[in-house]
Amino acid sequence: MEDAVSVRDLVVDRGGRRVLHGISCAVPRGTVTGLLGPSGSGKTTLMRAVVGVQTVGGGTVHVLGEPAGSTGLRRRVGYLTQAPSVYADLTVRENARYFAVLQGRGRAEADRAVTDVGLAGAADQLVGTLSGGQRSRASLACALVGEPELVVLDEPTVGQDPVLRADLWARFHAMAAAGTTLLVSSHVMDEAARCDRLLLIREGRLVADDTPAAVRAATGVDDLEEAFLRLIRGGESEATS
Ligand SMILES: Nc1ncnc2c1ncn2[C@@H]1O[C@H](COP(=O)(O)OP(=O)(O)OP(=O)(O)O)[C@@H](O)[C@H]1O
Repeated sequence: MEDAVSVRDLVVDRGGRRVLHGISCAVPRGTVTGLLGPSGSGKTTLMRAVVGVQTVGGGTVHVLGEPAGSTGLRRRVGYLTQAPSVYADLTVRENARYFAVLQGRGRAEADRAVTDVGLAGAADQLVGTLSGGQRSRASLACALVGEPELVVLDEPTVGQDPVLRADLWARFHAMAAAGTTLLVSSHVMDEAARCDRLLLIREGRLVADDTPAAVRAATGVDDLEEAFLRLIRGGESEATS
């Protein structure tokens, strides 16, 4: 089956500097694919290119069989940015219902999205009064409410406690099992182990595009954080030799 996302030779310049240097990768359908890498390595930029809001300097990005950013993809792709995108003067439920309407969905889907992110108990609370972690989950509910085929989540678990993080990852896998494709960025290496596939990016270049098991096998270490350090250091010594 065709991949949900197919990126070929993607080049992006931001602020007069090259931040993606010809990246090629794919996100298979129905998987949770993790996008990991150090701060500033280009994760958000790659996600922006996938959702079609990033000016690109070269290469191609195809999403669900169409060029990224096509009008036809508007309801088929959900995007959670790092900055919560919800209205502070509406309640959690009102926000979810508003975004549901934009996606052609109803109240039942809105309420389910709120429950799915663990906010049923705060559904009638104004978003402006929520904690940071709750606000980010309210934003996640709004990104998921339209049940998009591809979900792009920029650090969705930041600020969440371990129990909520585990719940959210279980939710992501349930969505993937039902056919949704998820591209999820994270700084937290223990989350890498929860992904079906991993894209490791460093300084705008792809260092690994594989399963966690293959990354472990290639590096000879079990701990993915250590494995990533080896891949990165291996890349550095190649670059200087
Ligand atoms: N609006 C912008 N203008 C100029 N440069 C930018 C802009 N946004 C990001 N950059 C630069 O592009 C590079 C990649 O940034 P990006 O946000 O994609 O990294 P990231 O891996 O998502 O980082 P983080 O994990 O800290 O969110 C960085 O060097 C950053 O400084």
